[in-house]
Amino acid sequence: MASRVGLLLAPSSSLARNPPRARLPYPLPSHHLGRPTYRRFASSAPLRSPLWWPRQAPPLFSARAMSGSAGSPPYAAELAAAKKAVALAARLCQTVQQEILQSDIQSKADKSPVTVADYVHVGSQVLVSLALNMEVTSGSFSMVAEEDSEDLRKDSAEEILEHITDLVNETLAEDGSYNITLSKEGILSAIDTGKSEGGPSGRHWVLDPIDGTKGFLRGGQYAIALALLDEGKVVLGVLGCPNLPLASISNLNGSSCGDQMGALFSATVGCGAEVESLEGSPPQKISVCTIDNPVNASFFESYEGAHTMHDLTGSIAEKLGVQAPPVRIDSQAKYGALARGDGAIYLRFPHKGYKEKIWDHAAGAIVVTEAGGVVTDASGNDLDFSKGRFLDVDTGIIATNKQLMPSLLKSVQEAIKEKSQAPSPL
Ligand SMILES: Nc1ncnc2c1ncn2[C@@H]1O[C@H](COP(=O)(O)O)[C@@H](O)[C@H]1OP(=O)(O)O
Ligand SMILES: [Mg+2]
Repeated sequence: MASRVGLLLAPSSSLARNPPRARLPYPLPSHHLGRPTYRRFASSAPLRSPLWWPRQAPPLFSARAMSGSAGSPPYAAELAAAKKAVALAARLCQTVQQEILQSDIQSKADKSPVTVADYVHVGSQVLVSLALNMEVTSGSFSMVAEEDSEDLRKDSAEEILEHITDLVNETLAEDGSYNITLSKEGILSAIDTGKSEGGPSGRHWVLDPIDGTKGFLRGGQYAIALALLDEGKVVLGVLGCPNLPLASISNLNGSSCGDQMGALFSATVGCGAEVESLEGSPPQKISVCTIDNPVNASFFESYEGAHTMHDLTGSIAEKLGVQAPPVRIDSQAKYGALARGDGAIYLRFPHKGYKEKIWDHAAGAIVVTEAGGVVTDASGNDLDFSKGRFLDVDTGIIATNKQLMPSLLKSVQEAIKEKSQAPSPL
């Protein structure tokens, strides 16, 4: 967050220039001194560190299941909670993206759309944290997430914090699942539930509140990516992709034969992967494609050349014999699309010095592996999510089906070697 918040606080913020939203009719809580910060209309919620969360049955997108109850699959309650949380956050993201696209933010001389992205990052993280705490009521709560509240706590951020608070409360009111209004202090506390460092023991939620910020601002693909780590292993993942068609991307250039927009991918370890609509249509099992000849394969990669080395991925594809041009889309939506067989390969090779974060791959990786695919680094090692907030990967990340992986790895090694031996430009 720190890197973006300087811009967030810039007076040139387009949203800051807009008149503030009308306040919600809810009574906001009086100031709480380090104590519960959520106002609830129902009663008798227990104190749950570090926040006080009301409990009540949510009416939308929630198939509550008790974790570990007889006959229910593992992590059923957590999966239901994660879907609910991601769908709620997606609602907020969609609202803000529409506002961005309808405004002239992108054409402003100061080019400050990043400012707007902060509203949505924070809002999304708050809603996920809130929903998880509402739905999963057992055990302690730990979350590894991108945002923290440090800059929002500054006096100069007062107006922005107010806007985020309104945005979150409006989303909660529209969704109707929880009779709750968050105060500004509640927003700040909820953001800071994402400060965990993760690691090899215990359970930790792993969240990217908006993955693919550039795509989000462009009106392209983005994802709300949420996973659960248990003793260092990813045991479930949910990817909300509001701009990805629910049906397969048929012609591999981003358009689809179906017309329903929005896909929610999910997977639990040992139980396979599924896709459904963001509103909660019946889940459909998905699997990676069965292509075994690279000539028939296509590959996904980042839209942004700053996020992956397009020259290297082009060379890998050529060595492998892939004929189709790259399919460039933003965010972990690539993992979702790969998992349901829209394409055969995903290549990600960030430029030198970039350190991958666990929230950028945890949910996507389990969706692909549970759909029958393989996700490794450039040397064929499994991704290790147990080492804290960062992934320790060799050179890049690749994903495909089991049939193509051996030849893909060979091409990757050859292309990397060739690139390292090439004379560097003067
Ligand atoms: N210089 C960079 N190299 C590689 N990835 C980056 C870089 N800067 C940001 N990212 C991250 O890449 C991811 C998006 O990848 P893609 O372009 O494939 O969609 C996002 O998680 C984004 O971070 P963030 O989530 O903070 O925007
Ligand atoms: Mg990200």
